[in-house]
Amino acid sequence: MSYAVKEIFLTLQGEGAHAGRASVFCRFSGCNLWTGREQDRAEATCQFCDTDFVGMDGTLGGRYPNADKLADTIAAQWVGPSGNRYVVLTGGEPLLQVDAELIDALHARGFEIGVETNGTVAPPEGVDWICVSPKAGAELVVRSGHELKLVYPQAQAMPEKFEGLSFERFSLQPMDGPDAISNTADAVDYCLRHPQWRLSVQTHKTLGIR
Ligand SMILES: C[S@@+](CC[C@H](N)C(=O)[O-])C[C@H]1O[C@@H](n2cnc3c(N)ncnc32)[C@H](O)[C@@H]1O
Ligand SMILES: Nc1nc2[nH]cc(C(=O)O)c2c(=O)[nH]1
Ligand code: SF4
Ligand SMILES: [Mg+2]
Repeated sequence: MSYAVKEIFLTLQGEGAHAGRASVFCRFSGCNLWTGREQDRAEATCQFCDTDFVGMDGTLGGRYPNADKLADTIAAQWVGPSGNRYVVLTGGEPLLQVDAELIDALHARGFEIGVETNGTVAPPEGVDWICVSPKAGAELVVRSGHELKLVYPQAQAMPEKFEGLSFERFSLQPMDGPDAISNTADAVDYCLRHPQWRLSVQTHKTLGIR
């Protein structure tokens, strides 16, 4: 199958349990919870998205005809020694496109694979770190995994709803936007009172990296 990719770049994972880790990001085009067009945001299931995932016009964006071509381009971004290679598949919603062929092609090139997903689509087998970020108003299909990273606050998706699910790590990420400062203070307070949850700061935004 072919893959519609918005952009591919090397950076540090900014968020969640792997924050600080050198990672190749592959951002897939398109999402099932928002068109990505500003005029549709108010009507979308997911209204707070901070990402441009429309089209294929970013760095190394384009339509990749098969898994080997995409995995070769991802591997070519890695600049360190060949150990500890890590790729983050994100979007948009990556699980609309990620399949077993791509997982195998990335593993064959020595990558550990992380996925950032809204949890509405079942992942293929073999993903090494599944980070599920539930969205209020969207059915949560992926109810177990490695990390549950909840954007906070969401009126119909508060942490209590997810604390019993089977994840190794529970991360609470303040919602960026006009209320980012108060959302951060509220998330800190929540983590102090509910130590199952760890604060996830979007470090790449303060560092000024991608
Ligand atoms: C852009 S999404 C792409 C992956 C997938 N569609 C998802 O929602 O998990 C990557 C991460 O950014 C988070 N995110 C998006 N908008 C955000 C915002 N305004 N503030 C904080 N986190 C945000 C998402 O919840 C998700 O964890
Ligand atoms: N540095 C960096 N870390 C990230 N972690 C998750 C991201 C995403 O947009 O999925 C992201 C991103 O866009 N940049
Ligand atoms: S589900 Fe993820 S990519 Fe889609 S609109 Fe929401 S945050 Fe953005
Ligand atoms: Mg991002």
